[in-house]
Parts: sequence; C-alpha cells; structure tokens
Amino acid sequence: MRVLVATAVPAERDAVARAFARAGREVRLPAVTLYRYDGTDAGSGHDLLAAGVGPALAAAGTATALTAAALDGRPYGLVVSAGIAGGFPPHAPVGSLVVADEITAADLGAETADGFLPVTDLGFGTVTHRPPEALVRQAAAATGARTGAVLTGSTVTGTAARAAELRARHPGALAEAMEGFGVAEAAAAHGVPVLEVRAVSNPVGPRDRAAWRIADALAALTEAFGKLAPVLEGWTSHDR
Ligand SMILES: O=C(O)c1cccc(C(=O)CC[C@H]2O[C@@H](n3cnc4c(=O)[nH]cnc43)[C@H](O)[C@@H]2O)c1
Repeated sequence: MRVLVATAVPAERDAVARAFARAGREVRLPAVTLYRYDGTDAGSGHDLLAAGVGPALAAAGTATALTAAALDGRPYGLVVSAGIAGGFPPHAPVGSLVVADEITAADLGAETADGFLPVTDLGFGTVTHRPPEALVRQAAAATGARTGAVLTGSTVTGTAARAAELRARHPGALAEAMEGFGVAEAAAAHGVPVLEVRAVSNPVGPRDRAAWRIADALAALTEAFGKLAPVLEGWTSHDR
C-alpha cells in the first residue's frame, strides 16, 4: 500500500522521516514537494508532505499529491494527517499520542443567537470524517495511543472558556489541531481512506506558547511512526 503522510510544518515532516532512519528521495510536484521512502515493492512506501498550517493549505497540498499519484497510475491507498496538537486535559495529557476515530471540523458553520450551527445543519457538506475502525484499532494497539475525536479549527484555542465550549459540543474530543479535516476532505474527494495521528505538545486552554513541549511531541511522533509504518503499509481496506 502507498501511504501519503501530510504534516503542517517541515519540523513535523522531519520527525516522521526520522522513523525511516534513511534518506528519502525528493519528488517535486507543482506547488508541493514530497519526500519519498520506497517500500519493499512498487506498490508500497511512504510519501511525506509538509503542506502548511491550516485546513486550506492541508487540503490543497494533499489534493495535489493525490492527483499527481492518480495520474501517474500509482494511487495512494491511505492518507495520514500527522503532527503535534493541543490535548484536552485530562483526557489527552502533554506527551500522549492520539489516533482519531473521528476527524471533525469544529468551526465550520454559523454562529447564531442560540449557539453554533454546523454546516450540515444548514444543509451543506460534511463536518466529520471517520477513519476505518480496524485501522484505528490497529494503529492504537501498535503505538499505545488513545483514540477519540480530533477537532480541526483555523484558530488555536486560547481561553479556558473556548476549551470548555468545544468539549461541551464534542464530548469525545481528545485533541485539537488545524489540518486533519482539510486532509480528510481531499482524501474523501479521491475516495481514499484517512487516518489522523497527533502527539500532544500543549494543553488546549489559556494560551501559554512558551510552555508548548514541541521537542517532546516531535520525539513521540517519531517513535509512533517507527511502530506505525509497518501497520500502515500492511493495512488493506478489506480489514475490518
Ligand atoms: O516552533 C517549532 O519548532 C515548531 C515545530 C513543530 C511544529 C510547530 C507548530 O507550531 C505546529 C503548528 C501546528 O500544530 C498544531 N497544534 C499544536 N497545538 C495546537 C493547539 O493547541 N491547537 C491547534 N493546533 C495545534 C496545529 O495543527 C498547527 O498546524 C512549531
């Protein structure tokens, strides 16, 4: 199986790359550059992409890579959104790993006097993508990750009130990041399954950027992909 791993920033992409313990091959496409780690045969391997911060860049970069692979006759079988994230305390402490069983857009909708309405309540689109259950189970078993909803937002939460509002609206939410839903939308448009894997660098809540444990989270991401890579490559969509 060929796997596309989409991160936001190069530091996250490089953390995933360290799990492969060898140099990748640079593949330049219009607008994006991939780092390719070939697998044991032509139909396997991982391509790593740093698409940029936020759901729009994540969707654009992922869609570009998916389209190029399809036109090349070597489509991806799986797309993974990966990186660091905010964790909702105490459910996902700093340093922990989260595999999404649900990838949900937290701020795609309309604010009303009676509260937030997701776009689906307005008759449009979707706000949630669900990764294959068997893959979530296998990924969590291999890495020791917690499983739960990972929210995608365009704004990093910076207050306790917003954190509480998000958890009230999404009681199963473990983490918050900024790209998963964009990656998932692009994958869904190509009919490719999606997974999201996040290492928690900071609590979701009052903003304290100096306290983010980015190095620890990146190290956790490397360790996770060391265990995940064989699971992802070996997974087939027939697995339940
Ligand atoms: O400054 C660095 O060295 C550095 C290294 C790796 C990553 C970063 C980022 O700032 C990545 C931003 C990325 O992280 C996600 N994230 C992390 N915490 C949160 C959060 O509390 N709420 C939302 N998103 C979060 C997000 O996906 C960003 O794209 C810096």
